[in-house]
Amino acid sequence: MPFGNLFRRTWSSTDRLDGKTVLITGANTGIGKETALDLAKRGARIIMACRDMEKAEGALKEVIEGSGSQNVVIKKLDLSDTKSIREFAETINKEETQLHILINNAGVMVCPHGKTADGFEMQIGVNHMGHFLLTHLLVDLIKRSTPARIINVSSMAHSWGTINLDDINSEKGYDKKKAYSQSKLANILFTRSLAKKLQGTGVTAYSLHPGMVQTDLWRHLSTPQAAIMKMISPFTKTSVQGAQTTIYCAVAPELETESGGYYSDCAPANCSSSASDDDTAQKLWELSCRMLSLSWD
Ligand SMILES: NC(=O)C1=CN([C@@H]2O[C@H](COP(=O)(O)OP(=O)(O)OC[C@H]3O[C@@H](n4cnc5c(N)ncnc54)[C@H](OP(=O)(O)O)[C@@H]3O)[C@@H](O)[C@H]2O)C=CC1
Ligand SMILES: CC1=C(/C=C/C(C)=C/C=C/C(C)=C/C=O)C(C)(C)CCC1
Repeated sequence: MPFGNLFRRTWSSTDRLDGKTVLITGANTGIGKETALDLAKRGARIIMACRDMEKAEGALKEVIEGSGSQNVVIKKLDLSDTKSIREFAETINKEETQLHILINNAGVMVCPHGKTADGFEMQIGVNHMGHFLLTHLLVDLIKRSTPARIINVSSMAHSWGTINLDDINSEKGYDKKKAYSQSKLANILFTRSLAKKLQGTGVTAYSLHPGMVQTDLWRHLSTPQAAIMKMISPFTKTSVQGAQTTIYCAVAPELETESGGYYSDCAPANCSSSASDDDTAQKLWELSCRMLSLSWD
């Protein structure tokens, strides 16, 4: 048994999601795929939003076979392109009558410098801006599906980051770790703002750290870093274990009256002081709206 199991909390519940529709970004692998499988077993309709349809087909097969549910679909979504996000959201708004749980899970970590189709630095662009736009485009459907939840998969890496409001795209110098941490801090600040703005609507919002999980997220590590990662692997989580806090935020009945919080190991957790800064949260919201040419109060 990996040593990690000794200090890790897992969550067991038999709560069902029959009649609920769940949308998960980055659902073809890792935490997203395990989340899809678990929630399909609970009876939910699952929309797996993936950028690579070939990988998505394989994951769809696994989720259908593993859950025994046929109520699972794949849809194309590339979060590094606002055109793709808008087309995807248009399809969802047209085809779905309700959306009860949105799980903003997709992410990219410490990649070489790159830009999205709209010129955003890749990590802030995919991890924050893409999900900000997606949530904006789906929020009316979510509001018509209450009680409903929005879940943003963040990371403990948020605590090593700051929001650089004057240079959110790291144009003055790209540090891949800082850019990742900034994007994960943005996930928590976005969640806090969402919770405030959605107060009284029946839509609640949560952010979380899944743990250190053995997934493709680590694909950009150097060879020596990957070797160290392998050495510490007994202390890390499997994808199934890494999905537990997301599943908890999606399902736990006791969270229905909570909103805006940050979770880890299936329990409320402390985030950094920067992640509790409502002034920065509001400024990030306004900057995101400006950069995406949105009006969203
Ligand atoms: N693993 C860990 O230790 C930790 C993970 N997290 C967070 O958990 C979340 C899930 O990560 P994890 O499962 O580990 O990583 P994976 O790399 O296994 O999964 C990430 C998913 O995001 C997708 N994705 C990446 N870029 C885009 C894009 N432009 N458009 C659409 N989808 C995209 C990937 O697609 P594709 O397969 O095509 O690349 C993949 O499906 C992330 O938000 C990550 O930051 C947080 C803390 C620790
Ligand atoms: C110190 C050190 C490592 C550990 C990094 C850690 C602990 C990263 C945690 C990142 C998280 C939590 C990211 C998810 O969002 C490596 C890269 C393995 C090898 C090089 C030296």
